[in-house]
Amino acid sequence: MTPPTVLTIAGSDSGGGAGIQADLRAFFACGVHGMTALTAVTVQNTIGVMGIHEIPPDIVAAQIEAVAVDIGVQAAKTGMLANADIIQAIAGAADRVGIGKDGHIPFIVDPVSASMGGDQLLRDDALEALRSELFPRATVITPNLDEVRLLTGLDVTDMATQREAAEALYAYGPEWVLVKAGHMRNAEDCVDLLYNGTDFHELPGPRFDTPNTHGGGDTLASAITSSLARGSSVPEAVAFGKRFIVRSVRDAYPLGKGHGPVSPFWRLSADEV
Ligand SMILES: Nc1ncnc2c1ncn2[C@@H]1O[C@H](COP(=O)(O)OP(=O)(O)O)[C@@H](O)[C@H]1O
Ligand SMILES: Cc1ncc(COP(=O)(O)OP(=O)(O)O)c(N)n1
Repeated sequence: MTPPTVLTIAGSDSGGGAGIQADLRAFFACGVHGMTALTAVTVQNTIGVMGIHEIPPDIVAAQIEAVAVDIGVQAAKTGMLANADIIQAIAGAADRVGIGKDGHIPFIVDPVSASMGGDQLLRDDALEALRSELFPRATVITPNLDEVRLLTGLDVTDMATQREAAEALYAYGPEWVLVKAGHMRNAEDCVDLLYNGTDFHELPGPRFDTPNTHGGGDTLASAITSSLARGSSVPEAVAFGKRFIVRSVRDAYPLGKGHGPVSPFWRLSADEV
């Protein structure tokens, strides 16, 4: 039987830990068929990002439309988007094929801005394009705390400021906001926060003491996307994504001389997908 079909619009990580490589790995582990619209090729390993080649915006849009018209997309996500022109092209293509909260296809926007080592993956002028072009189209946005600071100027240090950040980001128009807590390094646990303008859902999880969390945000967003493609509600899909990432961080492995990747290769039982 044909599995659900999902699309990632993201960059390539030559080290295989994050980006499109992490997305495809998570999609496979979640039992869905993964498709890709490549936005950038990064020269990257576990230590850092040494170069970026940005894909022409019309080619990014054409990849999205090519798979949508032939194969069909049941949910889509974004990762590294590189620049404002690419974001503009994605917004246009999304509208043409029905991706986004006003179309029929769930759309997860992960506002990736930098690698773990702090290398920039999004040009400064693209932040405004993210806020104005993609957030209003998003079913869920999934910022980490550095991205929250860049997008809102807010410093999240506890649950009260995490709630404040969720409210500030909700004002940009997504249906749901998931504020991830991985970067709250002094906190004992990793409690992510989901918000839809009325209800706050706390998603508690353990904090593992490991440097190997490369690709964690990509893997979480991909698991959420996979679950939405199966028809789950957003709270159900995010709860699934949280269970998925906890086990993937638990099983993360060392690689190279820097940060190793999270590993989604533990076995899902049939009632977990
Ligand atoms: N050390 C850790 N132990 C357990 N879960 C973690 C850890 N670090 C991050 N996570 C979880 O991984 C997901 C990605 O988190 P985060 O690091 O905040 O985002 P990003 O990978 O985009 O920088 C979140 O669900 C977060 O709670
Ligand atoms: C090409 C590319 N895309 C995304 C990232 C960052 O991914 P993320 O999952 O947010 O991972 P970490 O911040 O945990 O590395 C990347 N490095 N490269």
